[in-house]
Amino acid sequence: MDKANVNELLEAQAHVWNHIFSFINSMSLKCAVDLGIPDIIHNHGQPLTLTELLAALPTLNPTKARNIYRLMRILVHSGFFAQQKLSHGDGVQEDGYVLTNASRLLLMDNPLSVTPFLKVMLDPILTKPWDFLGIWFQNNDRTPFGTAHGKAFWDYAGHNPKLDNFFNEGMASDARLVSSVLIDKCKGSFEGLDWLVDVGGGTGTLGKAIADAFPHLECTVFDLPHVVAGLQDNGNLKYVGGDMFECVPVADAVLLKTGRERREEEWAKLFFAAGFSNYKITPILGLRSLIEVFP
Ligand SMILES: C[S@@+](CC[C@H](N)C(=O)[O-])C[C@H]1O[C@@H](n2cnc3c(N)ncnc32)[C@H](O)[C@@H]1O
Repeated sequence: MDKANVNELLEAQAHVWNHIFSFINSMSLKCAVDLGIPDIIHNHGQPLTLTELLAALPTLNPTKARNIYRLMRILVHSGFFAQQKLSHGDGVQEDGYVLTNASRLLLMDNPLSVTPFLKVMLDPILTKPWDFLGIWFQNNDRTPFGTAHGKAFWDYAGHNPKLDNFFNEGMASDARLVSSVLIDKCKGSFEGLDWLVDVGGGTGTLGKAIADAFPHLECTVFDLPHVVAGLQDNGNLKYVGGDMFECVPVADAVLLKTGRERREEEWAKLFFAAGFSNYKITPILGLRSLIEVFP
């Protein structure tokens, strides 16, 4: 084999290996969150050396201590931590870990923390279906989740209050971050509307933020009955329970946060069933859409 071919072969092998082991990135991140490392670095207030980090992990088995260095090396490489030189009085310099913008989003007391979202998305209940993807492509199940767990996710969550709360809190943490940007950057999209329904709006984090920011707007949060059970209407914010595949409440516009993965024909069917004959989809902020519906 000539030199060029050898290089190509090794590059191809490295590419395959990067993909085989890419789960290490997400699992290392989950591990750092489980061990509370972002908060430990934050609370230290200055670059934290490896020795200080080990001392701040009281439940760490001492025989595993040197693996913390390896964990941190992965997370520095993937941009969750950085290293800064720390000068001691005697002129000796040492490396210390500091947070990056990404790991600041994982802090417990950050109001925009994405940690609840990370924890639910990387929970084995939600990662197991990926193991079944190949089987799912060959069977009649609607989702890989159904193949892995024997029932649809919403059914599973509806019978498992712990998972339900865990999931709703994960989505709410994402909604807190999104609403902080949405209200500011997409004001124009809500002007001229009198009635908005957030379909699959969860426990109403985004709906409440919109209702507060636009007091003239009637905002309905529509979700499965067990999700909205016990949530109190307040002023221009109202909760309605139901199945969106049967009917959605009438409004001027439908907000879909995290709903654009559904095919447009499916939404059309849904809206026609609810009595609307036309609609216009406006993508807002990445995955999110505002759908104006017309009678
Ligand atoms: C991915 S979560 C999105 C939650 C929220 N919109 C957000 O993005 O933060 C999907 C939501 O749809 C709701 N949902 C699922 N099936 C539904 C159905 N048939 N009718 C109404 N809501 C449903 C779930 O309970 C869940 O709250």
